[in-house]
Amino acid sequence: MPDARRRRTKATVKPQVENQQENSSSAPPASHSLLMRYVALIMVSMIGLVLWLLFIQRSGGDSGFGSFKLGALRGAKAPARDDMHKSPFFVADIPGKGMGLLASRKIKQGELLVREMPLFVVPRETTSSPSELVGGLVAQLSKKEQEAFFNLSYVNFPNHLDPDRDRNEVALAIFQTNAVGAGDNVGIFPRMARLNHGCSSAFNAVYSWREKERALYVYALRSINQGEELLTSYGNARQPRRERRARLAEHYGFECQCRVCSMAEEESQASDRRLEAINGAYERFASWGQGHISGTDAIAQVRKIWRLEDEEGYWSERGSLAADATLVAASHSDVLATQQWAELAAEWYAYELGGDSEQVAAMRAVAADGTRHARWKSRGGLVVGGP
Ligand SMILES: C[S@@+](CC[C@H](N)C(=O)[O-])C[C@H]1O[C@@H](n2cnc3c(N)ncnc32)[C@H](O)[C@@H]1O
Repeated sequence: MPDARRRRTKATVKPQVENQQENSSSAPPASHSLLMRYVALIMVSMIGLVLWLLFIQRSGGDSGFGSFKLGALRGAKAPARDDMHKSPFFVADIPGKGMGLLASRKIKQGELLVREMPLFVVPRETTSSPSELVGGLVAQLSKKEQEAFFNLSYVNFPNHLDPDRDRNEVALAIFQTNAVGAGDNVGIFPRMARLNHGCSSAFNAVYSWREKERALYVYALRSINQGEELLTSYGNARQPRRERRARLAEHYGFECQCRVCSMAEEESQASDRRLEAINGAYERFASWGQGHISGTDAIAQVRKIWRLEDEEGYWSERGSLAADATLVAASHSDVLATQQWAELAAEWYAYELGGDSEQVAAMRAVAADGTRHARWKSRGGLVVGGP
């Protein structure tokens, strides 16, 4: 069986500290001249400084280790100092989850975390044998790419098969555990595939596919502290606890213990009630499309969703929610509301999809001139109200 969850070497600073003590104890004898003592003192200070810099480098630039979660650091390879400026995260062994990504420094809300091309993509629906299809595509990859692919974790491998012999089945299991949507296809992105899952308010990173670039982007949905794990959502993050846990266990083979799933019963029930109320408000909002509710009621639903999400700490999909409110306001030719909702949509799209995304550009154009919305005046005039 291949080592799907390759362990990293342990990062330890102990030998550095011991060396430092050894060196600092080699003081010059008292009989030396003042000049010799002075020179020796400078040398000892320099050695101490070099050792201290090495210590800082090993500890990921944080001389105190204070802001790293020690549990998460166990077995993790902290990044070299220069990497801190390049990558906002590093791969680490996360107890109970296999590998995962930890923030190597403070990350700002809306910061780009990953831009990645797929190793390969597969159509969402296919008539050929899935294992042969995936196995065939993997066989076309370079050696290095195959190594990256077979290094990914997998679950739900059929017991009666032998992973050393049934390589196509291993490839399929890896694919099913790690693939994400890429437009009309589903693709493998080995870097983002290390993102573990968090529910509702627990996830802090979102991914999106840009068809024109054929690339996947991952952005920080909220600010993330150094040492915190980067988490994304696998599927519908607004399901109540019991349902989402059952889905995650079945498809991804783990019992979710994220911050939201680990809440005490009472707190968890309050979260479930909020999530159900959010889903209910979304449903009612959508019924505006069939003319079942008025524009003002539709906007009231958006405000309700926003407030409940604030209470829940759930911030995802706010760009598209505000964009939908923009559409309602524009349809009823409420120009002020159209522009205000469009501004809000641009702000939240920028966090989730990037400031240079098509969605942000479209919303900025509407924020500048509400009458440019494609649905302008498509329904009766009405003051629906802004955010
Ligand atoms: C896409 S992979 C994520 C990276 C994976 N941890 C690794 O080692 O490469 C999905 C798998 O990660 C693990 N995983 C993801 N989120 C988890 C969580 N919240 N708790 C426990 N395991 C989790 C599960 O084994 C799941 O099948």
